[in-house]
Amino acid sequence: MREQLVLIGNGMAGMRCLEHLVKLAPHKYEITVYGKEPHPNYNRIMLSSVLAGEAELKDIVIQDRNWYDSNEIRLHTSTEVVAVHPLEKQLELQDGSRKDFDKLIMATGSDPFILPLPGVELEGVLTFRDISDCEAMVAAAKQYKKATVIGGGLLGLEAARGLLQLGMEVQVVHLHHYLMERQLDEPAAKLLQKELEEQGMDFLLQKQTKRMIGTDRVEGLEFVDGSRISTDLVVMAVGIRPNTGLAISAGIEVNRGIVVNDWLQTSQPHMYALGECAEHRGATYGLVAPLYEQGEVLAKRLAGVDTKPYEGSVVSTKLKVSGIHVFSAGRFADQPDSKSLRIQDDMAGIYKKVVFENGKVVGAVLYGDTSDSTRLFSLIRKREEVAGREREILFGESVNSGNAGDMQDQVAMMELDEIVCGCNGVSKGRILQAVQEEGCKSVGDIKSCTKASASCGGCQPLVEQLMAMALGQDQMETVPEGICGCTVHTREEIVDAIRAMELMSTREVMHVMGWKEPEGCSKCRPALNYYLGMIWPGIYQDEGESRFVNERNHANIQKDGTYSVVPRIYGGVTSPSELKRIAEIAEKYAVPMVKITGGQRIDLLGVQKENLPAMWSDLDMPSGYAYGKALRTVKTCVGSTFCRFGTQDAIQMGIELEKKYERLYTPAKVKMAVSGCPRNCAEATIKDFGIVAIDGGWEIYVAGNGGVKVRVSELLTKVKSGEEVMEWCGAFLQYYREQARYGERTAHWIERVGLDAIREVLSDQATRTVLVERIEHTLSHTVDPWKEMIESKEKAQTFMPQVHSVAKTEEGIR
Ligand SMILES: Cc1cc2nc3c(=O)[nH]c(=O)nc-3n(C[C@H](O)[C@H](O)[C@H](O)COP(=O)(O)OP(=O)(O)OC[C@H]3O[C@@H](n4cnc5c(N)ncnc54)[C@H](O)[C@@H]3O)c2cc1C
Ligand SMILES: NC(=O)c1ccc[n+]([C@@H]2O[C@H](COP(=O)([O-])OP(=O)(O)OC[C@H]3O[C@@H](n4cnc5c(N)ncnc54)[C@H](O)[C@@H]3O)[C@@H](O)[C@H]2O)c1
Ligand code: SF4
Ligand code: FES
Repeated sequence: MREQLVLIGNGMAGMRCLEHLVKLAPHKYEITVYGKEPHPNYNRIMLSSVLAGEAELKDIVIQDRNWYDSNEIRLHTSTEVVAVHPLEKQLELQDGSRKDFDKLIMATGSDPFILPLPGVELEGVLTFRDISDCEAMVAAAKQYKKATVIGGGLLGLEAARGLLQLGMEVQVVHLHHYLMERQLDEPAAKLLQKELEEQGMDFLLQKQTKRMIGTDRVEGLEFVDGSRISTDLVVMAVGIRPNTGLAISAGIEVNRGIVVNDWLQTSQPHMYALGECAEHRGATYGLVAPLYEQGEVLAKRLAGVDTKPYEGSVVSTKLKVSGIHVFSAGRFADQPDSKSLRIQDDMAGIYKKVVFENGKVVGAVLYGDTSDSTRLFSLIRKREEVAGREREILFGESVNSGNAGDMQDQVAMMELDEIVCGCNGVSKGRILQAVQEEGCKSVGDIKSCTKASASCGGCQPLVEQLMAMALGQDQMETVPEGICGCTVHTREEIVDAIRAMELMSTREVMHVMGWKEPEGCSKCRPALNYYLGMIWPGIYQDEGESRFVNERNHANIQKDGTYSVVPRIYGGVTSPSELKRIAEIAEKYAVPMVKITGGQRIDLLGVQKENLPAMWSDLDMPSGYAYGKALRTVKTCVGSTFCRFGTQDAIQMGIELEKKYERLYTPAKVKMAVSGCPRNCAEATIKDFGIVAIDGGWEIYVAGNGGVKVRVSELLTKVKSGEEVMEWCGAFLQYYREQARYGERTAHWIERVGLDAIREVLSDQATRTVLVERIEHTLSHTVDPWKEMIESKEKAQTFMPQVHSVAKTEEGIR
């Protein structure tokens, strides 16, 4: 007779353990599973995708009912275990019946914490933990408009993102003065908040809720400071509590969670606990990676296979919100014994912090660029000695080199049992096995075979590198991916369809091409708006609501909600009268800071939104587009006009370029510079388009940028005259506009397609001529946006505070 093994809790931790166990010892136990939910085990972390409309229950089921049957596991869904009797080795169900067991695993997970406030019982107050919560939110979004999420942690922000995608207006109420304080430090959290605001979320920070307002259904919230907001829906995401009720009533040792030893044994040796309900060496976890590790150890233990004990987990987190790259791991907060190194690039929205203690990396926070996350996480886990290499660790060996080679080294150095995909607990060894033994040749194959990269997608670059390592790059099948979760179509397919079918609006593209989300998202809508504008200059009606807030308001929003105003100063050359006017305007509007920018212009910082049109009118200068995916600055040195080394007139050339291409929208921002001799004082070789004067002509460099990953530009060609510079510049810019993906800087575009290919196209005179014709046509339809705003009363009105809520209901992207 086989031993009776019973699992309470049909969730991710318990089932991970059983999945291993039936492989290791297929017939050792007679296994029964009890689960309160009506479904077989599904991937709870994918609920965020279900809420966002990117997946359905069937897509996220991990083991379907056939799997249970074929492994001879009896599954009882919608069945709650209400008591456990350790001495009798029995458990009790709701109907009073009792079931025997020899060994018991408790994997009951957590319950969402519900703030004990008056009104929480009202209709419309929800949590976000299971499929039924998703269904309730989706149903509410069809009927109601305003949602409030209490809690600005991982769960709250993912819930807020999903609700936005469902078309609701979303406010996040957070207790702390910055978001995700359990995972991030303040600078990273502020960058995150800015990005989420651009996506359309509103935040109320340092707000403590006092009660829910409403009679039957929730209608609003009142805060401890006496203020109130109205709402139609409240989602509470203020943390979780391990589900320990059964264990407590069974007399098993419980602290915060059910106390277990290194073999996941409770104080009753024939009873085990794992997952969120368990407490090991004083720690409880709320992420899947630790419970996968626990599941593996317990499965081996139960199978009688030799195993290392479970000694605790170092955890890392990523937020699953499209367009946001944030990573946090280990002890990221500064401590008396720790030292940290940081880089912050507000322009690029990048922040990196690495914390060191006793010569080891103990924690990290990355925002904006998380390409170093695997390397840093591996250093934290391995507690490798890095003394003396701290700066190298922060900057990464990849600086200046593009990071493909660096990542190859990373994957080569990883241990076989190291986890590549945290969401699905897939190790390097498992992926290599899928490639070498199961014939996987594309990331799609790996997804269906192992589930790696099938959830948040954050591990996909690593998976690709592993495959390239195992197969060789040329053997890898690259299956193109859609531009965002709303569509399976690539940029190329979309651009071709717009041209072939003469599609004229974002909605038309989404409708004709079968978007999963009829409204699109903050990733695809600005991209479609750009492609349509690029293809149909002068015909396409630009959709302001598909632009990010900065481009809609033609000014950069700052962290305090004010804006910055940067007028065009061609080639960095101004005049006393212009300077006087700027100074007077700065005084008139009490501008708190006037700053000279790195791009040789003047930034008026701290301007109230309602003052923008009047200031633009008073300035009477064109917009400097400091906020847009467009030509920003053309930096110049003094050149031959004043400098004794100058061989050409750099100032004149810079002004000519800036006057020509101002107002040109491009896939990403474009910066230019002109230096009057090879001493290159204008730093032209770290610009998207840089020109350096040489004897008898100019060298044209492309695809450079500053920022965290500085990239030195590459020589495109040498020309003799200023006319040729203008021609090459027009042809290069137009080719970039037509070929690059939205959001792709010239540096990334060139790394993707190769400079030689671009040079080959542009070297053809006839091609250059038609590209220049097309850019001239586009330029003939551009207007100065500030002028446009001032001249239209209706547009100027949108800057006034009283119409703020109207602007929001346009469902624009902020
Ligand atoms: C929306 C969302 C997104 C998330 N995203 C991430 C992420 O990106 N990365 C990450 O690492 N983690 C994420 N998490 C956390 C992760 O899902 C959990 O850590 C994990 O699911 C915990 O697994 P578990 O098996 O311990 O608990 P659960 O998955 O909660 O399973 C416990 C099961 O036990 C059942 N149960 C409880 N009591 C009883 C009883 N008495 N009788 C019968 N059945 C019972 C419950 O109904 C439940 O089905 C996310 C969580 C949520 C809610
Ligand atoms: N991407 C991911 O890894 C992911 C996604 C979703 C959920 N999860 C996991 O699910 C679990 C639950 O997530 P969570 O975000 O609820 O937990 P959490 O504890 O990480 O965050 C809760 C947040 O709510 C805030 N808060 C607490 N009381 C509040 C109040 N009265 N008013 C306003 N804010 C208040 C806290 O300051 C905290 O930042 C966690 O274990 C989390 O790790 C992970
Ligand atoms: S780049 Fe040459 S010309 Fe320009 S300022 Fe420097 S030294 Fe003078
Ligand atoms: S880490 Fe999220 S899918 Fe792999």
